[in-house]
Amino acid sequence: MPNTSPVLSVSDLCLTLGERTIFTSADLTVNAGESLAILGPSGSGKSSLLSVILGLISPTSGQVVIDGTALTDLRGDALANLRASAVGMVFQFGEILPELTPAENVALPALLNPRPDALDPYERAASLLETLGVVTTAPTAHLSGGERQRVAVARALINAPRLILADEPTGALDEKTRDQVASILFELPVSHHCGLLTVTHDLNVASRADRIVQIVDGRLQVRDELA
Ligand SMILES: Nc1ncnc2c1ncn2[C@@H]1O[C@H](COP(=O)(O)OP(=O)(O)OP(=O)(O)O)[C@@H](O)[C@H]1O
Repeated sequence: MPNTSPVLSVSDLCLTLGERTIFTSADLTVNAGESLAILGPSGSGKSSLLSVILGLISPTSGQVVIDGTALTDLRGDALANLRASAVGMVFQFGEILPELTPAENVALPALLNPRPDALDPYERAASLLETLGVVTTAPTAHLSGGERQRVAVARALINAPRLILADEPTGALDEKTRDQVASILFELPVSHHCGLLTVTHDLNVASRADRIVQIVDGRLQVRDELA
């Protein structure tokens, strides 16, 4: 019987930045094996919500629990360790380092967060890149947008996180490549038994998620259909 316990629980979260209330009383849960898409217009607070879930900004009130640990109670090294071991992040433009090879980019989080029980980071990186169909011999600077996003997905997976967060992961891609990268992303909850939370403007991408939540006037609302 698969473990479908929450890998992310957000409860009664409020965030005020300056004079502005970005969101209030926000609740959401992502279980292992499940995907959730967050939709919302520009400026509605999607990236701010991800920043709170990553522990990059502190909420005004409320709690974020990742894989059973209250991230909002942690500071310093304890926060960084939870983020490094339990969360993988995919950004809109990949944010991979052109000076490093694809395998070095993917191995980097494992080299920075070594686990004595794990395989060699470079072996794991090569295996992930092969699975995701990236030619590891090509210089990073020569990779296409879709290949860069595959490298970014492999890097997000290197520490076997319980939760993958993605901020507009297909926003910089053409339609065909978007669909390929979206397919890879939305297979992850099942293939890697993690939770996936993705922020997107794109209804095509959101429609692949198990559940869709929309930010409307600072509130999270479940969206049942994509009319
Ligand atoms: N430090 C800050 N002080 C005040 N307001 C801020 C601060 N940081 C962000 N904001 C505001 O918070 C709001 C939400 O920003 P956020 O980037 O989370 O939106 P978003 O939904 O991700 O937008 P987009 O889709 O355009 O990326 C914006 O109106 C932004 O101007």
